[in-house]
Amino acid sequence: MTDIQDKKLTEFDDNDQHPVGFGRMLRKEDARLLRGRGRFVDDVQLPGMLHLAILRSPFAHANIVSIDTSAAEASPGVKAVVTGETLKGLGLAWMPTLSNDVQAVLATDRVRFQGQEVAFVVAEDRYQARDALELIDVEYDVLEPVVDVRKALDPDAPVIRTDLEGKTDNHVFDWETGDEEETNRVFASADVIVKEDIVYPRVHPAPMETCGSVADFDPVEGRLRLWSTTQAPHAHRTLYAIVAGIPEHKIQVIAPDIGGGFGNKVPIYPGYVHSIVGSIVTGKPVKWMEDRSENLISTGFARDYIMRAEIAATAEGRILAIRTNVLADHGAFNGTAAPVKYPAGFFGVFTGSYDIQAAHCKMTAVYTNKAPGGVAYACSFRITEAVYLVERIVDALAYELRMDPAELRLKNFIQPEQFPYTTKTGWVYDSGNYEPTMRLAMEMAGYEELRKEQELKRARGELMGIGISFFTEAVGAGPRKNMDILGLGMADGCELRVHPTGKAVVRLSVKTQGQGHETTFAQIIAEELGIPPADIDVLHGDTDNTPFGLGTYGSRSTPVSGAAAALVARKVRDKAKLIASAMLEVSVADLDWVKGAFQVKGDPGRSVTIQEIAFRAHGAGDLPDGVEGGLEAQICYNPSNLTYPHGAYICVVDIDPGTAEVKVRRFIAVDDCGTRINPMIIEGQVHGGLTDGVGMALMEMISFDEDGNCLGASLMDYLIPTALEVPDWETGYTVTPSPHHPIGAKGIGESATVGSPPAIVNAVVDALKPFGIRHADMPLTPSRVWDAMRGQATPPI
Ligand code: PCD
Ligand SMILES: [Cu+]
Repeated sequence: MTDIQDKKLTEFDDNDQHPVGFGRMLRKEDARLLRGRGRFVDDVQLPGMLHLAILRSPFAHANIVSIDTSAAEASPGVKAVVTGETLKGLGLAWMPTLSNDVQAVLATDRVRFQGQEVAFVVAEDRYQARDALELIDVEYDVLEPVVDVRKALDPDAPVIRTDLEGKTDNHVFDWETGDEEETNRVFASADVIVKEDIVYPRVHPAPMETCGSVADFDPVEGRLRLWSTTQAPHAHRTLYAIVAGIPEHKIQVIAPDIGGGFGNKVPIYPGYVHSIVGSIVTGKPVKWMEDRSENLISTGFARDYIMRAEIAATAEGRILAIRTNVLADHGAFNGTAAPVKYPAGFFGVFTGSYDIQAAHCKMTAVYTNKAPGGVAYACSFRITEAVYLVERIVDALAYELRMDPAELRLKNFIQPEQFPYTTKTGWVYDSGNYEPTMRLAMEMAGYEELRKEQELKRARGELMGIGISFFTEAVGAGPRKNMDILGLGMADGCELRVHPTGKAVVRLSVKTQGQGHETTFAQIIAEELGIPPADIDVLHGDTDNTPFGLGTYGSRSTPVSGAAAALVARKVRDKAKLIASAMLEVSVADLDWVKGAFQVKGDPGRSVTIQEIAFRAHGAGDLPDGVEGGLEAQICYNPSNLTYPHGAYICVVDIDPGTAEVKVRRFIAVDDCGTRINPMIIEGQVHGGLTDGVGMALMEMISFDEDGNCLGASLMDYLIPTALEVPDWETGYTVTPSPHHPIGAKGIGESATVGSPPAIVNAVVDALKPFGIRHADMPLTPSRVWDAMRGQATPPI
């Protein structure tokens, strides 16, 4: 750690609630949110507003024979009933997805997953709209569905995407990375090879607020205002302009307060488009708000990877190579968002935190009769799957070698002097110092003691497990030269204005969903300009008032927009310096910046504050040559690389031998996200992600019956963790700044969701060691653990 970092660390540790810059500080947005003054999409009320409800397919796969809407149209309060045929006439039946596929806005010919949108009703209130849905008479001709992903490519499997010309199978894409020949060569010479089939089940982000929108189309001005639950307002606006043919400057997308996104609010859902069409057709504002079931069966699923992992090593535990084969279930439409050149997202980082000689991955993605899948649920585009794969297979290797899993990892880490480190699949890790992070986690856990305790307990027949995971993420997409979504470069704009009295407003292209941008971005500006965070307003989420940028997901806000904010503040500071030199009548070379003021070198008594400079910049009188007046700047930031946060997690579980129930007793999480802006917010992010991890590892799974019925359609069936299932989290940190980020910060928002499932599963498998078990698939529900204990195969999903 550098001196600067040490200095910052002491700042972080004090409990000052009002740091002028980085440090612990209560969230500015909570003054509003905790008093019930948040304004979410469902709070939007417009004069004459109508309500929209969607009729969804009860079948996973069926031809639509006919739709009779006459009774619904005659139902009280109904203003419009729209079907796929109506949309077809308008050229709006299909829309592009964020991964170069198309998706039905309303089904025309056929339904392809249970819950797919078939028709919508617009009525005076929500009840009338819902009642009218029951009166729509749809005749279906039910087809055999493709539910089992392993059978999707069978020659006799029904073809799902008959809408795509010339499509004769259910293949979405093949993708490959690494060097196959070299990897095979290394495998052939290895002492030990361990192979494991690993499933990352389909899960749902399940944010507290479901998706919805309010569309208000003004036919006179040709202007559309759309309030919607979107994590990427600017990108959505561009897509609406392309789909609906409304000029982009006449579309205003407003993402108001959002009750959690977790990747669920990145895709464009048919419902958003329905509300737009509904408003155009009726000439009135139209609100659409999903219920919980609709959210759970039709929006943004994640994971669903069936992975074969193989690892090669020497007898002494030196890891040589990793290879993997993946079958990816993308559902009926490839609706995930992924940078164009990365159809499998950033799965290429499956080599983890280890210095190895070769790696290779082959992946096949297929369509099935399920809702579109693959959203980056708290995961920078498939990082979660990659980390789970490597951390599970490394543990399986430790099992075979009878080595301690901590020791095995320590032996194979990429060393600090190897950074920037290019992996065997071509990723350039910007910085890292893994061993201290691992050692700190072990120290906090009391690792040696825990192992002793485990030995004693094992001798008594008790089931205690200790699980480790060590991860490296790739977040902050991304470099414009090789990353884009639908042709849009992944850069972010930022604008900063300092008003005459020294108060400021910063405008961001990213959009917070609860992670606290209104606070942390004010802190970044405060750190750079010395204006207190309370004096800085953070504007975001309204395309009319913010610069263009690709939005919030993949923990990219701090790496990309955070950098933009720091640099725009520095631009303002440079301008302020010119004005200060005129005010103090010295040359710029004679000025020193002390946070919040310029002072004359060697004469600290003579100085001007940023507030005084702001007033002067707007005031009467001459300005120095080349200074326009005002104090503002704007920037578009192109990241030169991603940032690579890392972390070491240790989980301790106890399993009840009588019921197979898993209890997470302790969880130690040491994260390294480089420079820390607000440690309190970081801890909150980590607590949230760890809770996610408990959910995925122990209880969450969206499964389907053989007819393709979704079995997780309510929170009674799809279990998510509560405070009762989680321990008191024990968090720690190390600081390895990103060398290319102006403040050295890396992302943190998804780290814990990514890193915790393998730690928990590794702990459960470790507890089951006496049964000779090397692997068991998530979610490790009591019945699965019970089966594992009795040597029965995990039931297939
Ligand atoms: N170094 C550092 C980093 C960071 N930070 C902080 O923390 C946070 C976070 O960040 P980031 O990492 O950058 O991230 P963002 O971008 O902002 O965000 C995003 C994320 O975020 C997380 N978290 C959260 N939280 C909440 N509350 N809510 C939500 O929803 C959420 N989501 C999740 C997700 S899933 Mo995706 O979408 O799937 O892709 S992605 C994601 C913010 O506030 C910031 O500023 C600090 O302080 N420092
Ligand atoms: Cu992902």
